Amino acid sequence: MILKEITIRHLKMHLNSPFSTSFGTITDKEFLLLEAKDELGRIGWGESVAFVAPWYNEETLRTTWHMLEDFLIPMILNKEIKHPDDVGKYFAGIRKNYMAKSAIEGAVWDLYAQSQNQSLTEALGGKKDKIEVGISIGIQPTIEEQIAVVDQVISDGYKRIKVKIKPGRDVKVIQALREQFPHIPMMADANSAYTLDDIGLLKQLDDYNLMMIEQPLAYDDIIDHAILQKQIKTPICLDESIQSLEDARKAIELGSCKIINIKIGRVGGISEAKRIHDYCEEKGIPVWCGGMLESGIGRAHNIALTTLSNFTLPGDTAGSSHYWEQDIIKPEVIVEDGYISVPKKIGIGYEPNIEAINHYTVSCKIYN
Ligand SMILES: O=C(O)CCC(=O)c1ccccc1C(=O)O
Ligand SMILES: [Mg+2]
Repeated sequence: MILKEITIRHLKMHLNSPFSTSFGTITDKEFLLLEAKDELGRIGWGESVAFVAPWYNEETLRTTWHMLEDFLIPMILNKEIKHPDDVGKYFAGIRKNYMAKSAIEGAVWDLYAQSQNQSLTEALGGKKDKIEVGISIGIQPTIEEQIAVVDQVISDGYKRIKVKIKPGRDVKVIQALREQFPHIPMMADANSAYTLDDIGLLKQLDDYNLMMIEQPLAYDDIIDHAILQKQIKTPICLDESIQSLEDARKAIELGSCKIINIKIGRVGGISEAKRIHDYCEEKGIPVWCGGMLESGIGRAHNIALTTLSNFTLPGDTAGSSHYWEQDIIKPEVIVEDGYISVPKKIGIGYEPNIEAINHYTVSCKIYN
């Protein structure tokens, strides 16, 4: 396969409800959508999960556009790609910038699946017909509102609830939710809001039967997490700290976590995500697929990845209608009774809704 043309679109989609974490609130999701055309005129789709500001990691919408335009696209156009794993080899001279790299690699995986007459799930070797998903709930203004939102998503069928926590909105919130919902599988995500000085507080969370606590300490740490894991019973799951297979290996060897959240964009693409998955499977570390408030395109990639065998814990891939009034794929992603039926159509499994894509497009540039 040879990429002949890449189109970058900047989309802006309004979220149904604002999403608040320990690092701030998002009301509109702005991101880059990539369309890659091969020598046969086939189109593959990729999504960059970088946000407008660098609070989750160091990348932003504008840095990813810069990396794509000035480095990555010129390195990949008109090159022979036998397998999506080749994309990483072409990009090997560029340090990090994983979300930018991943946007192209995702489109190449879509094209590769199409060229094999397979769904992305089949191309990846995934075996599941349906995947179990959970939902990530942002910090609400009051505990009463937090309870009301959890109540709503449970009635929508979600069976695993993740709540964001931050200093001042942690033990009390978790305690209140546990009292209201004694049996719901529940976890907390701190997005790096704590330090080892908070060990006393983090130990208190052991009383609430959480499935795990996600990324309690610094976004680039694996040392302090290993110290923390020895002192708390709740399993630690790493998100921000794991950007590569090497990071995963080191974190597992140190005992920094018992679970890993895999996000395709954070680790530079589906190929690296799969390598981390395979390694974790070998080491007995369960994984689940994280979310970055993706549009339908990125969501479709996440669904395909989740069909791999070691994705044994429900991910954050909620249904389209939880996020958007209208998603950019047809059909939209539907969650029924906590499950998504894995699509069987070739490529990413869903049809891009060009009308909706155009509606949300703020700007657009073609590279060939
Ligand atoms: O619904 C989703 O896509 C997951 C939302 C989520 O938790 C999240 C959203 C944006 C940035 C970071 C995270 C996270 O998992 O830490
Ligand atoms: Mg997280």
